[in-house]
Amino acid sequence: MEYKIGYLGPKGTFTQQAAEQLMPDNHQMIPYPSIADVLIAADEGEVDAAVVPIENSIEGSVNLTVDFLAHQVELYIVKEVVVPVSHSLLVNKGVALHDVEVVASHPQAIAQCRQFLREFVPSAITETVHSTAKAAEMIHESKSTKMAAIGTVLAAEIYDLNILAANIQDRTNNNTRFVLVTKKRDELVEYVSTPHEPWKTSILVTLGKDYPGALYEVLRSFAEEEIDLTKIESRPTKKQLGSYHFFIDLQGHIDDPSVQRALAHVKKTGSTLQYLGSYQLLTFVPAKKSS
Ligand SMILES: O=C(O)C(=O)C[C@]1(C(=O)O)C=C[C@@H](O)C=C1
Repeated sequence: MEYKIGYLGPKGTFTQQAAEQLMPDNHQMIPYPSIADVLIAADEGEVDAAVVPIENSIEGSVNLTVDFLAHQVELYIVKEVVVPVSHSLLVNKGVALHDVEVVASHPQAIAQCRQFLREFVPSAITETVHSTAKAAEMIHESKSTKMAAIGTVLAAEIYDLNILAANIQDRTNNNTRFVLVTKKRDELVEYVSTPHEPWKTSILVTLGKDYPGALYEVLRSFAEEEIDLTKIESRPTKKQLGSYHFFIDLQGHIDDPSVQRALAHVKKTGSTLQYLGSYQLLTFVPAKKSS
């Protein structure tokens, strides 16, 4: 089967690397200019599935992705991969560090390199664009001698840029989680899942009404079934100030009896549930260095 897979492009993003590992066979890989565009394309059936970043170890959730999954689209996570993210400072040939007046990149990438920027290009201003590779492409096309991009080594090759500094993120151990999301949940889960890997489930819980211990009651539902939560995060419902939903990742599959019992208990507390998918983690294999 050949699927159409959308990803946050252009060519040379970390998302492209994630997409190639999540869907390794000969699928049609289609770059989209922004996270919103690729998620809408998957929601409207223009592509079979989309690959987007969802969480970073330095900067936390990619809010745009999380909020889109909650409010804007009806898509399910069917697989995840954690990609080690190493950023480089990219410039056109002949440009030196002291020439750099503007540093462009994805906001998450800029945020992951704050210390480097403060130390080495303190007077440069930052410009945010939709992806790291977009910044690289922009610098290449403008032939700018004053701009640098934060991006991948792959983008340096694609857009013919020099690497002024490598590994510039604030922590060496920098990882981003990417997810494969689709409307064709059952078909794609079957396509990407493997027999013995453990499952995770993502849900969105909205408390029925606010009372002392409301969240505690929800959490107790999982504790009593001995279900391990791997993430819990609150995001505004966007309806009014002080109103939140909780994004919960838990270990187990939605069909596991203990998960079913816990979710039934959550509903009894008056909370509403939105199912975001049960999926497995794909182990990322770093690319071999080309000689
Ligand atoms: O711009 C890219 O290369 C992306 O894939 C996006 C993205 C992100 O949104 O987090 C991915 C990994 C890094 O954390 C920085 C940027």
